[in-house]
Amino acid sequence: MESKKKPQVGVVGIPFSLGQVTDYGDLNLEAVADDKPWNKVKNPRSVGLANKKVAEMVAKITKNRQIALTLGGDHSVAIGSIYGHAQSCPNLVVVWVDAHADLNTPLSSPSGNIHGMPLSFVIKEMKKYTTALPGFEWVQPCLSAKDLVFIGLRDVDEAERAFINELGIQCYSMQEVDKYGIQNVMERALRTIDPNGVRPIHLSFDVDALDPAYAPATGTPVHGGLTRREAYYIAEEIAGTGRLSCLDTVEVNPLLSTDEGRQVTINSTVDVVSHFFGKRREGNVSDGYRVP
Ligand SMILES: N[C@@H](CC/C=C/[B-](O)(O)O)C(=O)O
Ligand SMILES: [Mn+2]
Ligand SMILES: [Mn+2]
Ligand SMILES: [Mn+2]
Repeated sequence: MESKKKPQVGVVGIPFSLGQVTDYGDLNLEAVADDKPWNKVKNPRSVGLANKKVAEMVAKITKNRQIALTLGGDHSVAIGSIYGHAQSCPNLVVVWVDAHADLNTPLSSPSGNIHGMPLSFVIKEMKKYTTALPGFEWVQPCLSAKDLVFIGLRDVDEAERAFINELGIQCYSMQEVDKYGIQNVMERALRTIDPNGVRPIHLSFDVDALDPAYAPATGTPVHGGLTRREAYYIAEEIAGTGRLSCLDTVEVNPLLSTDEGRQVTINSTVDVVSHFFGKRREGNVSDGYRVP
C-alpha cells in the first residue's frame, strides 16, 4: 500500500512467501482528487478511502477465520485493519509493538502525519478528545483502552503521554522492557488484556519498534529499540497463544536506506513475521514428517 500520509513515498509491502497463504493481492489505492490538507493533516481523504478498502478486506479475511496479514504502507493502515477486524471479532485485543504511541489526534499531531494518529480513530475513550476528519466518516471507534497494550515505546509526544495517563492504557516502554525483561513484559501484557486467554489478538507491528541496527529502512527510526531476539520472543509468545487473528506489518520503506540497510530491514522483518506465523528458534517439525 503506497504511503500517502507523509511526503516520503515508497513505503511498500514486503515480498515474501509463507506456507499456506491466500494472497488477496494489492489493494488498488488511488489518490482522491483535490485532497486538501485539513489543518496540517495531509491527504486525509486519500488515506481515509484507502483505509476503508483495508477495513473491508480485513473484515472479509477474518470472517473466513483466516489470519489477516496486512503489509503496509505506513501505520495509518491500522485504522482500517483494526476497524475491519473488529467487524468480525468485536472482542479483539490489540498489542501495539512500536517506538511510537500513534495516539495523536488531528488536533494534537505535531506533524499532521496520519501514521502518528491511527489509535485515536479506533479507541472509544478518545472520542471526546478528537475531531471528525474528512474521509474518515465511515470509522466508528471499536476498541476499549483497557484492551490495548503498548510494547517498545521510546518516542512519545506530550499529548500522547497525557492521553495514555488519562485513559490508563497499559504501556511497556523500552524502560520497562529493560527493567522487567521481555519475558516478564509479555506475561504481564497478555495477563492484563486477556486474563482468561480467550480473546482474538490483533498484533500491530511497526518495524521501527526494532532498533535501527536491525531496521534502518523506516521513516521514523529511534535508537534503543528491540533486538531481533526480543522481537522473536514477542512473536513466538503471540504465536504460542494460537489466537493471533490479525497482524499488521508496517513502515518498511526501502527508499530510506542504502542497499545494505534495505536488505537488513527486509531480512529482520521477514524473520520476525515468520515467527508470528509459527517459526520457532528451537526448530519446527511439519505435519506428517517422520524421522528418517
Ligand atoms: N509522534 C510523531 C511520530 C509518529 C510516528 C508514527 B509511526 O509509529 O507510525 O512510525 C507524529 O505524530 O508525527
Ligand atoms: Mn507506528
Ligand atoms: Mn513507529
Ligand atoms: Mn511511520
